[in-house]
Amino acid sequence: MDDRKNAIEVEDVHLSYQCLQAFPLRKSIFSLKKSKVEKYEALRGISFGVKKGEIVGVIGRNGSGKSTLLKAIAGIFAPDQGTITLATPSVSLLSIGVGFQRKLTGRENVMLSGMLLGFSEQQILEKMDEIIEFAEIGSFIDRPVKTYSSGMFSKLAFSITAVLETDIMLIDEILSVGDTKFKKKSYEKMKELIFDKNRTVMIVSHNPDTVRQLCTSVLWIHEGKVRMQGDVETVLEAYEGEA
Ligand SMILES: Nc1ncnc2c1ncn2[C@@H]1O[C@H](COP(=O)(O)OP(=O)(O)OP(=O)(O)O)[C@@H](O)[C@H]1O
Repeated sequence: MDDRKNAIEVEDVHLSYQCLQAFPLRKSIFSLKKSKVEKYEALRGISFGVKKGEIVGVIGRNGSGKSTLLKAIAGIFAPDQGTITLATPSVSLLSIGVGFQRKLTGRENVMLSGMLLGFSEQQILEKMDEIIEFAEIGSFIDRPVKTYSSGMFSKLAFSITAVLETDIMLIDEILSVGDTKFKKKSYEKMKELIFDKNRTVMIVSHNPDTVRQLCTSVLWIHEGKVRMQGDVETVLEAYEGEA
């Protein structure tokens, strides 16, 4: 990664979801018209930069656009307008429910997720045992993930991201997953990954204590726009003052 450039550069990003308009059932049955599609603009012109090595806390009310922003940076959603430039293609998003194929086994999903993160088959195979061991899901690794409990699901998702380390990590609110023992282990591993100076991190969190403990700066998203970006205390105080 080039140290002079921002690791993440977001410029005037707009992103809309297509939603089916609510239509009364009786009208839908008798109307020959197709359901109307409405657009909802979740990101409304977002611009900011993140330096390499920064740990940015992303805060904002429910529905303000935080998860959508992380998905756009991870390349899961393409912006309708604007640009997102990353200094490295090595980026991962840690978020519940993203990326698993329910019919495939845990092992197959590790391979698939690893490839989507840009790793080669060989690199993933080398790390496979470590991922399985960290996930603590035993023989379930060779069963379809649709048979997993939600705890097992998130333990495997966490382990893939934790073991296959990327230069940019985007974390959507899950700093600790699974049972108490795994929570502790995953939180420690997460801290180790986050505090690596060569890694750039964005963490969505509703917990001000988490933001204070882990982050070097804060980005406040409000109604799909940047409301404020700056040092942790200044932005948190302004945000808490408005709540
Ligand atoms: N798949 C979708 N289809 C339609 N609208 C969506 C979809 N996902 C999110 N939205 C809408 O986009 C807006 C932003 O959602 P997003 O999940 O990014 O917010 P958030 O800040 O992460 O919220 P929270 O803090 O509750 O997780 C919300 O109004 C939400 O209803």
